[in-house]
Amino acid sequence: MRWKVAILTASDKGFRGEREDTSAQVIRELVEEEMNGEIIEYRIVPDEMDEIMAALIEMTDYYKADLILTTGGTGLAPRDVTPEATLQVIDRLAPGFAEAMRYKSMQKVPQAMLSRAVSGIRNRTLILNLPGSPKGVHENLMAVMDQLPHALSILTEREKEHDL
Ligand SMILES: Nc1ncnc2c1ncn2[C@@H]1O[C@H](COP(=O)(O)OP(=O)(O)OP(=O)(O)O)[C@@H](O)[C@H]1O
Ligand SMILES: Nc1nc2c(c(=O)[nH]1)N[C@H]1C(S)=C(S)[C@@H](COP(=O)(O)O)O[C@H]1N2
Repeated sequence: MRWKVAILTASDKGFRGEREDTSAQVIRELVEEEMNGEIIEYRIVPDEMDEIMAALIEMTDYYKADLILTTGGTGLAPRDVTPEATLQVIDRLAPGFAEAMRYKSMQKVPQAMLSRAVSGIRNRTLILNLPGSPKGVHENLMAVMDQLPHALSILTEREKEHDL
């Protein structure tokens, strides 16, 4: 059994069809190639709290994703609310992922401090916010990639089945 991963893009432009969602494609490639994951659900929503929250809840409670990777809506723009929506649905914080992402990213680009990304757990699902740009997605996801299989094993208590 492979890790079940869901992708949630929060982007007004993407939702309106004004820009191709290449960030989600970057996530898909990294999940499949770097962590033996399977994309079980993909959704694109506008930068709206209630829509982001509803998608996160469905991906956790109905689709039972092991990992949800969000992209977009982590910056300082007034409509960027992905971290707030994530905080509303998680039961427990797992701040180390967001800390590692910002720490490693700031060594590449100083603007990484503008990301307000959070990371936490809802039930047995780990939720990680990634920034919106494809480059930001790649750098942030790779910053935590080597710890993800171990983290998901502990969270899901399915270590043996995966045996990566
Ligand atoms: N889903 C995405 N796919 C491809 N590129 C993206 C995506 N989201 C963001 N980007 C790129 O990252 C840049 C900064 O992202 P930001 O979230 O500020 O986008 P935006 O265009 O201002 O707003 P929004 O995507 O919410 O409509 C964008 O100009 C765009 O080039
Ligand atoms: N590694 C990395 N992190 C990054 C970036 C990047 O290019 N590389 N872009 C930053 C920028 S410019 C912003 S505004 C924030 C938030 O992005 P978002 O609003 O698209 O979510 O992520 C930051 N994190």
